[in-house]
Amino acid sequence: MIQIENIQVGYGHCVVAEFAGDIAFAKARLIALIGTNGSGKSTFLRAVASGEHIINGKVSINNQKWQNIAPRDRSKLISIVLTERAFSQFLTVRELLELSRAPYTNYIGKLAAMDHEIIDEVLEKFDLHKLHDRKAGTLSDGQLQRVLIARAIVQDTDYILMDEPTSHLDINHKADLLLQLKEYCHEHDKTILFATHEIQLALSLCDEVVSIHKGSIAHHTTAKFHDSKLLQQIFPSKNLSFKNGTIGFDF
Ligand SMILES: Nc1ncnc2c1ncn2[C@@H]1O[C@H](COP(=O)(O)OP(=O)(O)OP(=O)(O)O)[C@@H](O)[C@H]1O
Repeated sequence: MIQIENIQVGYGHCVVAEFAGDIAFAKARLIALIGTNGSGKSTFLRAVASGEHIINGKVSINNQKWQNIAPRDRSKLISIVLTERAFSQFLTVRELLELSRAPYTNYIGKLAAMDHEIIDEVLEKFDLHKLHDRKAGTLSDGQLQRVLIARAIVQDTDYILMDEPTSHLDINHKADLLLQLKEYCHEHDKTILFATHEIQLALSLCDEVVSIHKGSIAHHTTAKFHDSKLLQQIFPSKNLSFKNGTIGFDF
């Protein structure tokens, strides 16, 4: 379980988002993180994943305070998928996935047969096997996004945080991927918290929702969004209409 207590996240002394009280993310949940541009979703994800940008408060993972977990153990517990291309563009897709097995390799970093099996299985599952020997720098944004998600799955952490994992995907891949992630969470007892602007898809698929609105972080059941007022509050616009958790364009 991830437990967050009285958290304030932000930059310097400037608080971007906060929650007074406890938030707990249990195992086997797909959780959407929603909010308008600049509301603090990426800041919150980084705070939970790496302790960056925490001004006040405490994050614990499986009952251990984040700071007390050794880096190697932490990399078996929690991972984050960001949008930036912060790795060598000359690495192949397979090499990128191999690197994410590092927490499980021996002192010379040699992969075991099981590591290769896991990589092959994930390449197949995420329909990436045809791209396995392509250099990262030659991939389209959407292909790379799917590779980075596959990389986090290969790392096999209890918790995965993702910053807009479907932003570059076409509508088929968006729906397929989110459904795959939900199945992955439920079948393997993992929890994924992901920031998204795909509100409709998120509300159709996710088990829970975290919202950030006017600096306040809130944790909801998905069912709570059948009350249209909540969506209207978070995304106020005269051009949108909300009904039973669905969003229409009212031009
Ligand atoms: N390095 C930084 N230093 C100071 N302020 C920052 C920094 N990075 C982000 N911010 C500010 O923090 C606030 C929250 O930004 P954040 O990127 O977390 O929002 P977001 O909800 O992820 O936005 P989006 O949906 O547009 O991706 C914004 O006002 C942003 O300008």
